[in-house]
Amino acid sequence: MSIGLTGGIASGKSSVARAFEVLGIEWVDADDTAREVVAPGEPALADIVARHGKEILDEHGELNRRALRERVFADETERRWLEGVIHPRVRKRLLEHMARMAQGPAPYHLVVVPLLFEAGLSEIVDRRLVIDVPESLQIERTASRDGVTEAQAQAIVDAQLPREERLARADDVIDNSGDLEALKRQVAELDEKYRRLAKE
Ligand SMILES: CC(C)(COP(=O)(O)OP(=O)(O)OC[C@H]1O[C@@H](n2cnc3c(N)ncnc32)[C@H](O)[C@@H]1O)[C@@H](O)C(=O)NCCC(=O)NCCS
Ligand SMILES: Nc1ncnc2c1ncn2[C@@H]1O[C@H](COP(=O)(O)OP(=O)(O)OP(=O)(O)O)[C@@H](O)[C@H]1O
Repeated sequence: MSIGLTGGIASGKSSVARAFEVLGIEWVDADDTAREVVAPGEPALADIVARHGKEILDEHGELNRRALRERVFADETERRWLEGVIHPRVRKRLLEHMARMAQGPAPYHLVVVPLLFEAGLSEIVDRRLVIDVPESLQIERTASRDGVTEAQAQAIVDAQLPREERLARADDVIDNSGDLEALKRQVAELDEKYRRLAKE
């Protein structure tokens, strides 16, 4: 059984995934997969250079992620173009990772996908688990962790599905407005539920 774990930026997806991992559950993260598909030598990176010029690379020939981030979150056309290049490749690799994890000993696995609904990936998983926090907390955690301005954090949040729409599509929800202990308790309850469901 595969669980799609999603939530807005800095909602706590990685923290939740790590809490499941302690319970023996494997996971892959679409942000990592999205990094792999733009590694030097990959066709997606060549597409990006063809559109944005060589100045989008750093001195090692790697993608300057900060520069691209500033462009795409200030220009919706560029963001959509980039998504068109990256999402199909991420989808293909995630399906490969999922097939591998399905062979493992655990009864279910997680696929962490920030844009599970936005990128049309929600049908590749069996259940959708949404990590929910108020928008103000997302902005606060993004700005303090990633060293971006509040305005940039807000632009990223605005490029994602609104909180209510994400919640409406959830099969399960974790409320991460409390502390890490509260998060772990909710993870333990869901782990029991998923183990039970996987047997049915
Ligand atoms: C714009 C890029 C280069 C910025 O890189 P950076 O290292 O600063 O951020 P990172 O990749 O770690 O993403 C951080 C978070 O930003 C948010 N985010 C990223 N891309 C998008 C997008 N297209 N729309 C909305 N939110 C996004 C997500 O919450 C993600 O978890 C990068 O995010 C990217 O290539 N985005 C397009 C691919 C994509 O949609 N990735 C999301 C997972 S499939
Ligand atoms: N319950 C919590 N209490 C306090 N801080 C938290 C809590 N959950 C997460 N954080 C912190 O908030 C930040 C975002 O958490 P995390 O990295 O898990 O989110 P994410 O959804 O994976 O982020 P991204 O969208 O960038 O992938 C981190 O600095 C993390 O340590």
